[in-house]
Amino acid sequence: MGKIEAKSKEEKLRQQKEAEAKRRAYRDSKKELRQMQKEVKFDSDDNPELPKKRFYRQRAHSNPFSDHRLEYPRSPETMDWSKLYPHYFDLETKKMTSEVEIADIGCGYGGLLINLAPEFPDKLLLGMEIRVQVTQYVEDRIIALRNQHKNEVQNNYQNISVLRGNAMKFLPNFFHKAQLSKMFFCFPDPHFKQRKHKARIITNTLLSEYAYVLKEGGIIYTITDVEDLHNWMVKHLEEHPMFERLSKEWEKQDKCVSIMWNSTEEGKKVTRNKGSKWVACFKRLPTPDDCE
Ligand SMILES: C[S@@+](CC[C@H](N)C(=O)[O-])C[C@H]1O[C@@H](n2cnc3c(N)ncnc32)[C@H](O)[C@@H]1O
Repeated sequence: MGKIEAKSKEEKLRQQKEAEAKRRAYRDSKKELRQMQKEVKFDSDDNPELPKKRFYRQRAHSNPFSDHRLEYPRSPETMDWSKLYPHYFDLETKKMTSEVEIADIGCGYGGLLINLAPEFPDKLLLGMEIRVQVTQYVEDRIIALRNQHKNEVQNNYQNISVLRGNAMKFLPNFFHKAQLSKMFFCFPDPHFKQRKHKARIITNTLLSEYAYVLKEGGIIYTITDVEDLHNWMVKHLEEHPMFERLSKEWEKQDKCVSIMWNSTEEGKKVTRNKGSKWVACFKRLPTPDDCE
């Protein structure tokens, strides 16, 4: 390697290190605030700005099979939801007044949650995301929104939260049978190569878990810009005995479909690039008597 080449490589490395140090310092400054504000029931007077996404960037893919040392409850009964939804914790009874009903699986930067929040003011919505820094960004975004809207009785973002988790491993640890009414799978990682298909978030085995946590009549929403992945998801859902596809007419009249189409960060990117989007929605069928 020539001297000039080595020097420019060194310089590039130095710049990369400097940028990472800057990002880390920004996230650390938010960390203290996050820990203080995440669990407060009564809002403070601070009015934090919305976090800046560029300080939370992380590799696009995370291996769902690796051991991420994730925290998860032994069972749904042992999960402490009061930290995520402090406004829904009754200090007298020491119980939650509501439970999560809507889940955004692989929520990314949280756009869908934030747009769904005012549409479902009496329901709790949860984003589950495997990447640490992306989860932290959503946490900081929600804290900022809660503070900015603290004087509003409704639409104050107290009904949305996020947790770091691997939806392919621990869903039944968080949700009891028939708890959810809606599950969203928006622009899931496509895992293009054949040998990686097993890492896709819709598989036969996982669908049985989703059917377990969904109520009868509950909905699975899927959207992607990868036609092959769309066909894969449709095929697996159609083959599964607990799901039935909803019609295009149904999709047209459902408000969540249009929110899902327009509000996720990945979906906005696809729109900007004039790409195509494929949607499929499925209803969770009643459990046959002999399986109860
Ligand atoms: C392509 S992004 C889409 C993000 C978001 N849904 C959107 O539409 O903007 C897929 C997201 O799913 C997350 N993810 C992948 N596998 C996951 C898993 N097993 N559990 C939770 N999140 C996962 C990734 O980290 C990533 O943020």
